[in-house]
Amino acid sequence: MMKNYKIAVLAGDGIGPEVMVQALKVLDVVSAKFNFSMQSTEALIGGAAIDATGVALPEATLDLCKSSDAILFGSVGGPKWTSLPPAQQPERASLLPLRKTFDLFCNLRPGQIYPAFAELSPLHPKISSQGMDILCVRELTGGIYFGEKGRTEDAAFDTQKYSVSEIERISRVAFEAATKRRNKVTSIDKANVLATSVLWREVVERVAKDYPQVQLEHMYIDNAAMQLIRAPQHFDVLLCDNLFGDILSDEIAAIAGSLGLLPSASLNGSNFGLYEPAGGTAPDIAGKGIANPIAQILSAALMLRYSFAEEAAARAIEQAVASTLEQGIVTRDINSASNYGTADVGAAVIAALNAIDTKRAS
Ligand SMILES: NC(=O)C1=CN([C@@H]2O[C@H](COP(=O)(O)OP(=O)(O)OC[C@H]3O[C@@H](n4cnc5c(N)ncnc54)[C@H](O)[C@@H]3O)[C@@H](O)[C@H]2O)C=CC1
Ligand SMILES: CC(C)CC(=O)C(=O)O
Ligand SMILES: [Mg+2]
Repeated sequence: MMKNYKIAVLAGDGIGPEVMVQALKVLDVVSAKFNFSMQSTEALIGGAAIDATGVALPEATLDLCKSSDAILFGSVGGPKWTSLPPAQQPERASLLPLRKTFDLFCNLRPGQIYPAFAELSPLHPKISSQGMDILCVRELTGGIYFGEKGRTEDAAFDTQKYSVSEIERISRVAFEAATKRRNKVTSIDKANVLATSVLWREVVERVAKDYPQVQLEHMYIDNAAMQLIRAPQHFDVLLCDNLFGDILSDEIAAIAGSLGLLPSASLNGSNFGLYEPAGGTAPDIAGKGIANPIAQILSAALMLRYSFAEEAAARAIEQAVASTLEQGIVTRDINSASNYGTADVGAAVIAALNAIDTKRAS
């Protein structure tokens, strides 16, 4: 019997709906090609949900997510909602609760330099010879984003707290991933000043003992931000807390060429997951039809890989994306002289997908 996967589609705000359209078209094509079906249901989230219902994460949306096999997420937030009280703003009131509700503690952000356009990396020509292939493993449900916050008239605070079990489980993901890659983990912290980082280091060291084949190094966040630009090829798996992973993953995306290229998978150890571009709603380009849909399309590929074990279909999408980039069909974030828009890139990915020989791809 043909497999059928139920996905909750939460496009959100800004460029979210624009890039989501392209990802859904790609999923349509790939599912027909690889003989599975997708039942995708759209629901309101973020600012769009606030406008329509008054809340950023309506019950109906949460119910849909709970009855789905995976969530394909766009992005949320934007200038229209920044005057709301902070706790009601789209990012804090929809995305963070979703991550917490489903215990999506593990965020994977794979950053690669596509050989065909290494010259578009700001690090070219150095990067073209050395390349970059980094898996950022970011803790996603703890740390300063979820700690107690407070505000008085003339002061404010956020707290960062990490438990041993929170650090341990994300560390295991990083070490396991390293064993399937180049056997190296760089753990990012600020253990010279932060108590949480001291604990982070201790726990990571302990977990490392179970993976003797993996080389572990610790690096302070400030140095890591610098080393990433200086020598991205130095890194294999980057193990980060929530805040540091958020920051460094944007940097990895920029080194690869654009934030519009970087997908992510948010996982909880089961087959369920939430898949979203690493970037946000890009209000500066929203509504213009020029957003890069690749991060959303590659997030859909990660969904096929991690939630549905449709590895051949995931790889076919990745191959189609690489071929599109090789043909120079890119949006303006990658090549400022480009006349290609969101829909052109989506169509090129689909054309490349259609050209793939399914028998050889699977
Ligand atoms: N997961 C989510 O829903 C996220 C939401 N946000 C929200 O998005 C809004 C804007 O935040 P910013 O700090 O401006 O970050 P952003 O990631 O939306 O944009 C940063 C820069 O990258 C560019 N960019 C991002 N994605 C792109 C794409 N697919 N194609 C072409 N260019 C792209 C933008 O045009 C902008 O110049 C805020 O409300 C923020 O809170 C930010 C990050 C993640
Ligand atoms: C709401 C933010 C934490 C989203 C973000 O910037 C991210 O996950 O990269
Ligand atoms: Mg971010």
